[in-house]
Amino acid sequence: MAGGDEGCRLYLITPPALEPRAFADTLARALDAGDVAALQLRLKAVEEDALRRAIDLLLPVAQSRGVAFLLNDRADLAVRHGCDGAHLGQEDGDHAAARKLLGPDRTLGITCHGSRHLAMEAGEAGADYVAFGAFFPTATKQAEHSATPDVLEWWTEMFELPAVAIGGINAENCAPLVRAGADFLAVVGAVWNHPEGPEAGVRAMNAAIAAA
Ligand SMILES: Cc1ncc(COP(=O)(O)OP(=O)(O)O)c(N)n1
Ligand SMILES: Cc1ncsc1CCOP(=O)(O)O
Ligand SMILES: [Mg+2]
Repeated sequence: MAGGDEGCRLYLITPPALEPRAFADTLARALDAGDVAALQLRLKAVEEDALRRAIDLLLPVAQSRGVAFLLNDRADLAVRHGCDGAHLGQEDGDHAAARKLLGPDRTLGITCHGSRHLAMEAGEAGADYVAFGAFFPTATKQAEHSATPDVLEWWTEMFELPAVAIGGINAENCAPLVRAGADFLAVVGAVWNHPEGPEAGVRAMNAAIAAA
């Protein structure tokens, strides 16, 4: 997941609940609708067996399309199942240990809320990107932390490491985040809950990023 020169790109996160076999087709159509840099599998409410089944069914859908497949919360399973990386929050274990486990070729993303300090720590722990948010109210997660575009401006002026923006982002509100330097916009609802369907959601996000 290189950032910077390529301009801002879409980072799609799965819906919070899904039936993997049925969802595989929906996902394929969404990924075929436009430019998606990465997909994060984020299933917080399933047992490990179900999570592993979901990885095995959905990873090929993303990887066969050149979309990086990242796993939320679990660097260990990311390695075991051949994912392209893992996204870890501040409560998801030791980031430096996860870096070691993932090795040099897999992506490690770390949640930094709105904090410059956490972002610098994430960089020191070996993150490949830092994620700031929530920028807007979100129905997907009880977000206890928020961020404002100035942290993106500051980060991208100071550091090369890509910055992800997350939280309530949609085609109507994303322009200030793109202009502030976000390398990726991570979204759930803007795509999966788009009134005209996920494909329209991907197209709307792509168009809004290009127009920002
Ligand atoms: C790209 C991206 N950014 C932030 C998060 C949030 O991670 P975390 O704080 O660990 O919260 P959960 O997603 O685990 O509920 C994310 N998943 N992805
Ligand atoms: C996982 C996560 N972390 C901070 S906000 C959020 C939810 C993002 O979902 P949406 O794009 O629907 O607001
Ligand atoms: Mg987490």
